[in-house]
Amino acid sequence: MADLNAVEIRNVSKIFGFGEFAFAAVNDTSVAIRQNEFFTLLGPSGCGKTTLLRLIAGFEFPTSGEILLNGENIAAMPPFKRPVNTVFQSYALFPHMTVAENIGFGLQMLGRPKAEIQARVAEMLKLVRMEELRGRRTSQISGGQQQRVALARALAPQPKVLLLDEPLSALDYKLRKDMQIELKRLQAETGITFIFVTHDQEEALTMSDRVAVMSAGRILQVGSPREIYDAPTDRFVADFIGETNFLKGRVVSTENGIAEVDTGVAGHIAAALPTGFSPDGEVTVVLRPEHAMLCPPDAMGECQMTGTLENVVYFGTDTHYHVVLSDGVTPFTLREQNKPMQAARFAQGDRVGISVEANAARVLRN
Ligand SMILES: Nc1ncnc2c1ncn2[C@@H]1O[C@H](COP(=O)(O)OP(=O)(O)OP(=O)(O)O)[C@@H](O)[C@H]1O
Repeated sequence: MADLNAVEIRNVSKIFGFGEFAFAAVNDTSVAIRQNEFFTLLGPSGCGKTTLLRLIAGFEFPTSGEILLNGENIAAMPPFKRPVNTVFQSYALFPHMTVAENIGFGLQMLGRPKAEIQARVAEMLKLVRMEELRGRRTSQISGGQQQRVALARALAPQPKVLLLDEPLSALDYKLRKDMQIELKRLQAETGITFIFVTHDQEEALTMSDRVAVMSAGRILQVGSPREIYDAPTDRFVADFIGETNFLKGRVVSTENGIAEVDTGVAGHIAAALPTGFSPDGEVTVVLRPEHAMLCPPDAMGECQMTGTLENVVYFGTDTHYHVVLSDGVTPFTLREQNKPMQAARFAQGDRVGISVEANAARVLRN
């Protein structure tokens, strides 16, 4: 059993509407989510994240394709029979019930013995650190506390998979950061597979074991946060996550998965190719702003590219330099970490040279 994926989505589509109004909210998507994984579906509003979650939960049925849970096809299994539970954005708690009653509600519906419910509720109260508020009505606790109760209620029946649909979006920034750590802890302590939906890239990168980036009903890339950030394969993924520079160019040669790309204005750049991709014409190269540096003024001749500094933005931890390269049109952004009491080295209007870290540039598939 241990080797089976927790959830397997096989060529699943979900079409809403008919005829000319037919719309694929999920479009021929496949992905395997491992046991005990913190897996995140990340994408902009309307890309199909919630629909995919609802398909796993059984609130929607796929138009085509299969969904397997622990290797078992669950097409015919109604939502309440699936070993899956959902935490909604709205929490959906019962305001007239106490914290403890809310947590025990699911177990009661399943007809579990009273002693078992009591023991389990006590365990859950401890897990989410809400023991002191067990007798309070949920209408009389804070947003963050309600979030904890919603989590405890969903975890109480010991689901194999917990689905979380933007569960932190109603919380303010500080509480959200605290709950992110709390969720990671809960996942590690329970060993339950978490499938977490968010449109917040920072949240996805900091919390997940793996992230699936979705756009227009499709999963474009699945990987660890580092893979998704450092090695995006698609323009959408590169653009959606973090800041990126795009440079158009032509492949001159390819060797061992590295292409030499002539970008014209930024010279020849060695850029890694996505696995199994060997282009020979026009390509786009991506380079993260923190993987480029401003050259010392006396070393300008040795730089990868040159340009004019258009704008300098101080962010406290780092400074962003917005440059227009020497063709007068191509924008390029660099980010440098600030040092204590460092004086500004460059000013708007300066001619600057830019060097690039080795192994940082990548060719995109599209
Ligand atoms: N029941 C439905 N009938 C028709 N269209 C739907 C239905 N449910 C969702 N859609 C459409 O499917 C697309 C995907 O919706 P979904 O809620 O899955 O997106 P999402 O990525 O979760 O977005 P958000 O972050 O805004 O919740 C949207 O264009 C939405 O309007």
